[in-house]
Amino acid sequence: MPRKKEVVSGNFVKYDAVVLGSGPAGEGAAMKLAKSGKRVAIVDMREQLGGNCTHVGTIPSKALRQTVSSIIRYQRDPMFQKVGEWKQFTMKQVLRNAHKVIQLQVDTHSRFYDRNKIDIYHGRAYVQDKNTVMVFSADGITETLVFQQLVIATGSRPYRPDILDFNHPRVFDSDKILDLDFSIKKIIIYGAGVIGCEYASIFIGLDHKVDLINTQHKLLSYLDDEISDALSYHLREQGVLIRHNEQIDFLETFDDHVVMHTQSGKKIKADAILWCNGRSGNTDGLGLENVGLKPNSRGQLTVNEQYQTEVENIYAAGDVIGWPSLASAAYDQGRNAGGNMSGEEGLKPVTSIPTGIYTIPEISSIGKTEQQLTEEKIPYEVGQASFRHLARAQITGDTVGELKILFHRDTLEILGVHCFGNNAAEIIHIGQAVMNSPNNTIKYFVETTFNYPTMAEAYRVATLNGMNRLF
Ligand SMILES: Cc1cc2nc3c(=O)[nH]c(=O)nc-3n(C[C@H](O)[C@H](O)[C@H](O)COP(=O)(O)OP(=O)(O)OC[C@H]3O[C@@H](n4cnc5c(N)ncnc54)[C@H](O)[C@@H]3O)c2cc1C
Ligand SMILES: NC(=O)c1ccc[n+]([C@@H]2O[C@H](COP(=O)([O-])OP(=O)(O)OC[C@H]3O[C@@H](n4cnc5c(N)ncnc54)[C@H](O)[C@@H]3O)[C@@H](O)[C@H]2O)c1
Repeated sequence: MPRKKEVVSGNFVKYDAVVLGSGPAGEGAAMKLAKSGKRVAIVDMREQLGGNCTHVGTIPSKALRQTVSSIIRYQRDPMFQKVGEWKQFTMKQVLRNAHKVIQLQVDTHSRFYDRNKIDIYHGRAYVQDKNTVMVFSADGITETLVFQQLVIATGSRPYRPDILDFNHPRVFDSDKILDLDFSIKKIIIYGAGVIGCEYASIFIGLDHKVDLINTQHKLLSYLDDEISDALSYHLREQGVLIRHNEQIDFLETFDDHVVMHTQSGKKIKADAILWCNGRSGNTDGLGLENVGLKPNSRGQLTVNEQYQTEVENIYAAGDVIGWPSLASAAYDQGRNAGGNMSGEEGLKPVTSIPTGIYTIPEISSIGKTEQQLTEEKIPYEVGQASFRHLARAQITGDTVGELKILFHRDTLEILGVHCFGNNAAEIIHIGQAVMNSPNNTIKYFVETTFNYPTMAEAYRVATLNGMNRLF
């Protein structure tokens, strides 16, 4: 519903704060600013709110992954196998569910703006000076917004190297793959970061052949070694061909296939290539030179601990500031920026962030890895619980997985929790809550009664396993 705007003179509208981008960072900032009594506007060049997170990033990829998981679950359950026949699903079919979820998310989030009386402008924002933004809408209308404070939360987009022609129908990035409308049997996924690994799980789950090309020596090397090894093992077991330490030399494109040549002299043929190697911050064309802000070579902005840029009244949050480039962190960064802009004191920047990787099996972790603790010479012990021994996992059939707790052998303080297997991203939060409490000790898991049967039982099993190692 359009709201009455305060037109100051001529054609411009005045706000306390303007937020550029309606992804999680922009939303977090806008809501916080509005709740603090400020008159706020949000600008997004998409026709719908929600940012890349809702339209091309987190939400569609997770909805896709959920559908693929359901297909796998259905396939492996002998009871259902008798009822229906296994049939191959195309990407287009599984995308239907994702589109439904996107719309539900857009509706939910649009209501938040409405309820908080935040004005919405759809169009490309251009920063004219440190108090003015122009908004160019798709239908040719230009609005001028005058503000006291600005939040840049314009997010990121897939990095597109010059050597690839992304206009070719068989060359995809993680945005374009959501429009795949023809059948493929084999795909090359180039880049084995989080996006590459998640899409490898999706395509192998849909019974495609997958070549996952990793430019590094192992998958997601920042993870605990055991978890990274488990991911490699399970992806390979499902049929993904992982090639480590490879770099693209060039790509040949044909009407019905592509051939990738690697710098090591290999030739890999597939029906399509999905490029998942890196993202760039959305700062080009934003007019930042008009206020003296210079993004780095990846289009990212530098901020201080208050999420303030070098220009006093301009803040930035989310993917546009780089690490960790997660929706989870982006929302909190935005909220934090909004709090600082409203004069709240004592806010701490967002630093303790769990990892949640929605591969099959799912991966999640918080705190330090075994490699880090060993390097830091911290005397830790390990407690492990394998999912296959848990009643709940046996009931659901999700027996692939493990929970590993790393704790200080003298103080029993939890130093890290690492998990792979179904619902790992939820399970981790139990460990995170205890780690963040003033009484951080693994004893919590043996002194507290949990529901049974649950996956939370893994914490008790892992703790007892670890305590038995102490002497
Ligand atoms: C495939 C994929 C899967 C992911 N999965 C996860 C996950 O499971 N968990 C997780 O935590 N994170 C995940 N992420 C990362 C997550 O999506 C991002 O961290 C998050 O979207 C960043 O939010 P943001 O608010 O910074 O910006 P974005 O969500 O990128 O939104 C920015 C908005 O700004 C708009 N904009 C840009 N320039 C302008 C301009 N000049 N004028 C007006 N509007 C503009 C854009 O159109 C966009 O709508 C995933 C990302 C991808 C690509
Ligand atoms: N489940 C999740 O949490 C989840 C899922 C998907 C994506 N994400 C987020 O999305 C981001 C992107 O993931 P990804 O897998 O594409 O890549 P990545 O960030 O892991 O990077 C892959 C490679 O590309 C390089 N690179 C990155 N940006 C570049 C640029 N602009 N130019 C040149 N090289 C560049 C990196 O150095 C790296 O070698 C990650 O930061 C991740 O946190 C998170």
